[in-house]
Amino acid sequence: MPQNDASALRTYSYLGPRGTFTEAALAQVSEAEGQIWRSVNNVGEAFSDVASGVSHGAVVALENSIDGGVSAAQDALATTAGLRIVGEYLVPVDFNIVAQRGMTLEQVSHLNGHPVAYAQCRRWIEKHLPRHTHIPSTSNVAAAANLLESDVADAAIAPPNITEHYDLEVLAEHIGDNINAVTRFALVTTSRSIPEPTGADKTSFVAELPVDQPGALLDMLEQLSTRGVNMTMIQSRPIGDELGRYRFVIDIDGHIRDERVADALMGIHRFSPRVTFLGSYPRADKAPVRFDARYDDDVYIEARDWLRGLISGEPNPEA
Ligand SMILES: O=C(O)C(=O)Cc1ccccc1
Repeated sequence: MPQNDASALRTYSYLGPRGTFTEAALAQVSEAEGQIWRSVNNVGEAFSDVASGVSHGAVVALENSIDGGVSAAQDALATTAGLRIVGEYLVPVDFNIVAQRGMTLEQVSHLNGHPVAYAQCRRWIEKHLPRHTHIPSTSNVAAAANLLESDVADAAIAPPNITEHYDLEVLAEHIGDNINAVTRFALVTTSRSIPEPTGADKTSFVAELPVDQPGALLDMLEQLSTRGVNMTMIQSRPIGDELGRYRFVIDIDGHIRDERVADALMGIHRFSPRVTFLGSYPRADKAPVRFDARYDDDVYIEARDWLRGLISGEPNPEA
């Protein structure tokens, strides 16, 4: 089919409009190159595009190095059936304060900003705009674009390149709490085919505890530690049915096809009343997963053969 036939193209949803960090993450998705990029207003819209088949995939921010998990995305992942993470991408983030020409910092009382950006610039904002009112916006670019369309806010938190696309002035630069801040994005699809193991993979899942009693979370995490599986993120999110009930969004090093990871997931499944597998996918930083040799695939396979031998009546080789 010809390249310009839109029906032959795949659609990828991302938090827009053009110029967001999410778009920069989508630009790293090799299979999305030359395909249709659909700008949406929130994570719910992105996931419903994927769940309904409007889009083949969606790119969403999952975690940032200052404020931790992006709760809206993690809640939606935990509660929207059939979603799988198939890729991870990192984008360095840097924020400026921008305003219409002529505005000064002293005149700013209402500040537009995406809640996740706002949370990452808290120190600067508390120091320089102590009496501001925060007006939440749907994205970092929408925060700036809205300044030209309405007078609800006087200034916005925006990505540095915003002035290349909008006629706005920079009032302050590099206002993030950490100059090395990075946001982690995920490519989410409904595909059941799990990316091949690379040796530098992550696995994500959501699990609930069976009982509310001392040590219940510890018991669950022991399923990982006894298999030498390293956890890279854990986020507790309210289940929402009653006060005090939480689910845990967990990322671990390794791939579901690694024996130690598979065994740990089975342990969690035996323990938890509800486990949602969110996917195994290559790490964005391509850093090979390191683990103790005791948890190597070969050691598990050898142990299984040993057990099978004993059950089928073979002599104990170690006797
Ligand atoms: O993608 C964007 O630009 C967003 O508005 C979401 C966001 C907010 C803060 C850090 C990274 C992504």
